[in-house]
Amino acid sequence: MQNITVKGLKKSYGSKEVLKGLDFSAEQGEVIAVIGKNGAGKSTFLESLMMIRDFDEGRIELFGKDIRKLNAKAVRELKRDMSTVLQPTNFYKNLKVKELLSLFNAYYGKDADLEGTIRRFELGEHMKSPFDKLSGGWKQRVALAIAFMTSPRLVILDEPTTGLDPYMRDVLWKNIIRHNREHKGTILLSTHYMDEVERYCDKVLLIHEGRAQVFDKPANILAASGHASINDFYLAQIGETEAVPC
Ligand SMILES: Nc1ncnc2c1ncn2[C@@H]1O[C@H](COP(=O)(O)OP(=O)(O)OP(=O)(O)O)[C@@H](O)[C@H]1O
Repeated sequence: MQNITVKGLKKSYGSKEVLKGLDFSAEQGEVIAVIGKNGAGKSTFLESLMMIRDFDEGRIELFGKDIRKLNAKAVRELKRDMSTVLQPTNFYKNLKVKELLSLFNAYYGKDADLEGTIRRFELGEHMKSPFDKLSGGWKQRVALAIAFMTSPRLVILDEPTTGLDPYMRDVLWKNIIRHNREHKGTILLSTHYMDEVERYCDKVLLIHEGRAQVFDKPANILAASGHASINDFYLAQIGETEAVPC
């Protein structure tokens, strides 16, 4: 089943055309990375899917529903099936991790699985730590746990592992993959780490010049392009259309 279908998505900021007709689809159970250089439009694309950024032209269907044709109640219902990582800086700084999780647990009500979340994301050792005193990696781990607390059908993450050391990135990815395997959701995330794309993602979307320049499985991309790594492939793709300044 297709959880996301995007056709001809266009978005400009003033005279700057960022998305020029982007096509995309995502199946249930897939983990998909969105890559592209700084300013390519990754966040714009993800925010359009999250229904927090308006777009100019094209169509977005989530779980088979055209998001432009929904009334307010239907949008609310749809959003219950979706989740994203909140910016850790927005959290109540003085709360302990345990209190923060309980707060979201109460907010989500019967949809939430507090105990399961603590277990899956192995949060036990820091339950009594103030959120504000955690390292960046642990803050992100707690933020991800909250995003997955209700077992949403669609999770959208904007650079979830940026700034984290390789070990913490691996821990977070294992959590993401395990959760998705158990719940068969769709996870869509942007990243600048090409090793993550190759290692953990089912598919990769390369946004370049406002369009989906490539959308395929990492193994297929490597086989078709002959590159040794997704990083080499990415550099070749971006480099081919851009002159290097002298
Ligand atoms: N609200 C806005 N108003 C004007 N321009 C914007 C706005 N949001 C984004 N842009 C511009 O649109 C382009 C795409 O931005 P976007 O954040 O979607 O790219 P990105 O691929 O996520 O970049 P990065 O990898 O640097 O996070 C950029 O040139 C950015 O400056």
